[in-house]
Amino acid sequence: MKNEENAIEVRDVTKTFKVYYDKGTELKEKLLFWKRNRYENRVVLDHISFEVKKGEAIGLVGKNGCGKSTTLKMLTRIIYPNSGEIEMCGRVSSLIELGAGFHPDMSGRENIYTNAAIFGLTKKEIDERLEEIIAFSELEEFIDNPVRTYSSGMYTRLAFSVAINVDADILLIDEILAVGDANFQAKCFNKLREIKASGTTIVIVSHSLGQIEQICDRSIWICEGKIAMEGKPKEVHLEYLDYMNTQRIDQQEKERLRLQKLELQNMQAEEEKKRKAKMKRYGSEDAKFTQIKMLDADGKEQTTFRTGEKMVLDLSYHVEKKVTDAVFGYGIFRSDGLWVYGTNTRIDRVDNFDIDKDGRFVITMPELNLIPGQYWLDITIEYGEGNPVDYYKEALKFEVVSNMTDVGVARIAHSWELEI
Ligand SMILES: Nc1ncnc2c1ncn2[C@@H]1O[C@H](COP(=O)(O)OP(=O)(O)OP(=O)(O)O)[C@@H](O)[C@H]1O
Repeated sequence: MKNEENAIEVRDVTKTFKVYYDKGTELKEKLLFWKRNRYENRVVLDHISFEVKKGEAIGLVGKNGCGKSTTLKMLTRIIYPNSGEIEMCGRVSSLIELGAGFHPDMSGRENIYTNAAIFGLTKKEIDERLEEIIAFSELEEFIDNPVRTYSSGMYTRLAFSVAINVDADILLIDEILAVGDANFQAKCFNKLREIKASGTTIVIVSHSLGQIEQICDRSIWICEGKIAMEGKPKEVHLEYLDYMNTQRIDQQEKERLRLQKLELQNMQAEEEKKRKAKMKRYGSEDAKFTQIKMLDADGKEQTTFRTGEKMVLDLSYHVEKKVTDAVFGYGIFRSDGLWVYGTNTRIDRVDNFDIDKDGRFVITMPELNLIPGQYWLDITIEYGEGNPVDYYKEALKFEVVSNMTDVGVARIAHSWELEI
C-alpha cells in the first residue's frame, strides 16, 4: 500500500474483453463465414486509478455496461486486470455472486459454516456469530433443511446474512437492494449503515443514486472507460444526471430521424399516423395553436426537467375567426394515462377575454414538483361554454428526473421533526 491510510488502491488498471464477431445465423452466412472466428478487444476500463480510505464508503455510478461490476469483480478477484495493480488491505467480504459456494444438499446451518470459512472465519468465530446470522436471515424455522429446498429469496437472504456478518474490513456490494422483499431490504440498508458507522470500508455499485447518497462519502462516475468525475455524491450525481439527460435527448433525436425515414418509405403508415394524429386534435379551428414551446428556467427549450424545476409553456396561436369569451387551458397526464393536473383561465378566475387576432400566452409553473417519469401535456383553446376551438391532446411530451427515490405522483413539500 503506497498510503497507509488507504484500504484500496487501484493503480492504472486496464481491462479488456474479447468480443467475438457473429458468424451469422443464415445458412448462406454460415457457409460464407465458416472460417471466421475473429474478435476484437473491447476496452472496458482504460487506465483507471482511484483510492479508497479506510472507513470510507464510495459508490460507483455510470450507465449500463460502463464497467462498474467489472471493477467490483476485479476488487473481489473473480477476474483480473490486463494491466495495472490493485491493492487491498484487510479481510474482504463481497456481496457479488451471493451464495456461490453453497452446497445444495447441506443444511442452511452447515452452509453458514462452510461459507463463513471461505471468508476467513475460524470455527470459534463462526460459533459466536451463528445466532446473529440465522436471526438476520429470518430463516430460523428452515435453518436445518437442505438449501436446495429454499426459494431463491431465502437462498440470497442466507448468503447475504453470512456475507454481512463476517466483520470484514472491506465490503463490496453490487446492487444492495436486489435482496429479498421490501422489509428485508430495509433491514439490509440499516445494517449497512451500522457497518459503515463501525468503520468498515464499503464500495457499492448501484443505479439507485439515492441509496448511494445516504451511505457513501464519495461517488466515482465511470464513463467510456475513464473516471469522468469523483467527489461528493450529490454533486457527481447531478453532473451524471445531466449527462444522461443529454444522451437521452440525442437518443430521442436519432429516433425521430429514424421514424421520419420510415414514414417516407411507407406512405400507408404515414396515412395511418395522420389519421391517428387527427383524433388527437379537434375543435372548430376558429383559432389554432401555431407554436408550442416548453422552456426551462433559463428560457431554453427542454424536454427533460428535474423535480422542482421551473417549467414555462410558451404558446402562440392563429385566429381565423373571432372567439368570444375564450378559455385557455392545459392538463398534465402521466404516461400511463393518470390525469395529474388540469386547469384553465376560467378555473383560475382570469378576467373574461375575446381573441380576434393572432396572439400568444405563457403559462409559468415555478416548481414542477412531479415524481420522475414520462408525462404528456394537453393544451386547449375553448369557447366559454366549454366547446373546443383547438383541443390538442398530447401536444408535448416531457420527462421528469430526480436524484431522490421518493415515490408517488407529486413531491409534496414537507419537513421532519424527530423526538428520539
Ligand atoms: N466476461 C465478459 N466477456 C465479454 N464482455 C464482458 C464480460 N463481462 C463484461 N463484459 C462487457 O464489459 C462491459 C462492462 O460490463 P459491466 O458488467 O462491468 O457493466 P456495468 O457498468 O456493471 O453495467 P450494469 O449497470 O448494466 O450492471 C459491458 O459492455 C459488458 O458487455
